[in-house]
Amino acid sequence: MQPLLTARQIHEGDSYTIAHEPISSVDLMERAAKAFVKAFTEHYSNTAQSVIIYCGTGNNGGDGLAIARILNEQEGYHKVSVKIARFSEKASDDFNVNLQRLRHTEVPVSEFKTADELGLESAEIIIDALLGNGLNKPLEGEYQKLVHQINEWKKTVVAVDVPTGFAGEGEIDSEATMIKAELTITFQQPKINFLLPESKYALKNWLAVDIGIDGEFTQQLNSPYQYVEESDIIYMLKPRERFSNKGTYGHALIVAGQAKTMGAALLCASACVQTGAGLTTACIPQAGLTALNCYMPEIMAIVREGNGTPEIDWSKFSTMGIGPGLGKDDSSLALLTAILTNYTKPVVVDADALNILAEHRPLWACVPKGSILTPHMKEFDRLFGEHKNWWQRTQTALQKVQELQICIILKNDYTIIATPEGKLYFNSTSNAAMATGGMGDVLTGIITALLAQKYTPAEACIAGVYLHGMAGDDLALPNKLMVVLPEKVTAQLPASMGALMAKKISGF
Ligand SMILES: NC(=O)C1=CN([C@@H]2O[C@H](COP(=O)(O)OP(=O)(O)OC[C@H]3O[C@@H](n4cnc5c(N)ncnc54)[C@H](OP(=O)(O)O)[C@@H]3O)[C@@H](O)[C@H]2O)[C@@H](O)CC1
Ligand SMILES: Nc1ncnc2c1ncn2[C@@H]1O[C@H](COP(=O)(O)OP(=O)(O)O)[C@@H](O)[C@H]1O
Ligand SMILES: [K+]
Repeated sequence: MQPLLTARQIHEGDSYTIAHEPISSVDLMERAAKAFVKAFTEHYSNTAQSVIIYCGTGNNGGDGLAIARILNEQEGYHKVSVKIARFSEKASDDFNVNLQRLRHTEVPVSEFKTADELGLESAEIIIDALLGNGLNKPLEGEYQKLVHQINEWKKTVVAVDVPTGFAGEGEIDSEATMIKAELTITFQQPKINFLLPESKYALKNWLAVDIGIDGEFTQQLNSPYQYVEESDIIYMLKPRERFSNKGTYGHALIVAGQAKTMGAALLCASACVQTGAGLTTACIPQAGLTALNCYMPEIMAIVREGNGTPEIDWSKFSTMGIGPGLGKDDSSLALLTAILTNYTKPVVVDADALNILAEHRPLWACVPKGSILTPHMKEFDRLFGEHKNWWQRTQTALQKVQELQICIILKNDYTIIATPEGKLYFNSTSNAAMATGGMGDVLTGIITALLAQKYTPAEACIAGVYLHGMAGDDLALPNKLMVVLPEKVTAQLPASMGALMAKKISGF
């Protein structure tokens, strides 16, 4: 896991590395500038392009000065120039050192004291090194004017570390002024807010470059925010053992579907089968039985007749996934109530089962400890009340998982998993081609299958969300697909899991 740090913790990490590597702070800045330049030249390789670097007078500006020197002297970008925003008397020591160094190069450097002094910008690419991680209040005055001006030029902007004006954590004010960057090359780790939807106004794309901040130190800061990486899933994944049989991998019950929404049940149950549950039974309406048998003969059925609640032998099942296409009528409420009051092991609650929970608060107390709720944003707000922004949702999720001793999967681009130990895990797989109806049903099937195979609830969430996104990526990215269907993601799961297992066996 990569810890995601707040601005203050990032600063502590920098200071610790400087003291204990040891490395001088100006050399760390040099390392950061080189890492930026390496990524920049890979993306904007035309050295004949004119590049202007707008620098503040803190360390972000210092980075900008070092980047200008390295681009010019080492990478052959001869049309690089620098403009320094002297909006304050203050300048950091490393900024001053790098300004002296830059004066020994051919790079033209000019300074301005007010945004009004600027004429039209002729450079093709703007590098934003005005303010970085040191932002301590919303932009106003000259900085605000300057950032508006840069945005109005509609040039290609590449931000150093963070777009100026963008806060790395906390609530993002939709009215705040910030640089709109085509690419943000950020140091060491994505900032927490890069992973929330509101960041799309400032960041089109981002990538993180390693600058050698002490990993042991940042781990022991014990951040509640973590970024899930492939190696974490490889570590968690359990092999299919010799002499194992279907009983080894659990029996999952998928409670889903109505006559008109049988597709949700089929997608969910088939994903459960493909993720390796030893046995999968689907509790479906009579009307869906033929469809189920034709769609996937591996799935067994418990049939719901009329509005009655079927007999279920609770002891037979390792876990249950409840909700996709289930509907919210009285019979669905009765069935959910029967499950939650009779079954004591962790279950996965999704879709209509979440909507029923939202409308029947007394049922919450019956949800087995360790269960997993998988709401998308609207379902989340139905459960826990309206939220003005995603930062607020993350904080509510953290509070609710501890209060209810459950896990919450808040579905999104970077899906967020909250666990009862008070951690938030941001997933790093999945893509916009997966934004099609039924994709969440597949996720529920995957997570149910992992619970059946004795993954802990937290592991089932973290690995399930990762594998779901990975299967979508494995299909969409190499084949440049605009759209990926849930059924295809399901079919891809064994191969994607197998690829990770092969890496595990070969020691990565
Ligand atoms: N050795 C290291 O630590 C490394 C650091 N690195 C780099 O350093 C960057 C962080 O640098 P930093 O801490 O100097 O902060 P930075 O973003 O340049 O701005 C600070 C200045 O801005 C001011 N200010 C703040 N908000 C404001 C506002 N709204 N409107 C106006 N002014 C505002 C604030 O002034 P104050 O309010 O305190 O008077 C302060 O003087 C980081 O992003 C990375 O690029 C890398 O080189 C790796 C090694
Ligand atoms: N733009 C996107 N980028 C990445 N993943 C996405 C995107 N849109 C949707 N997804 C994923 O697809 C799934 C959609 O779930 P959900 O909204 O519950 O779908 P449904 O209810 O139609 O089954 C979630 O796992 C989500 O993370
Ligand atoms: K910046």
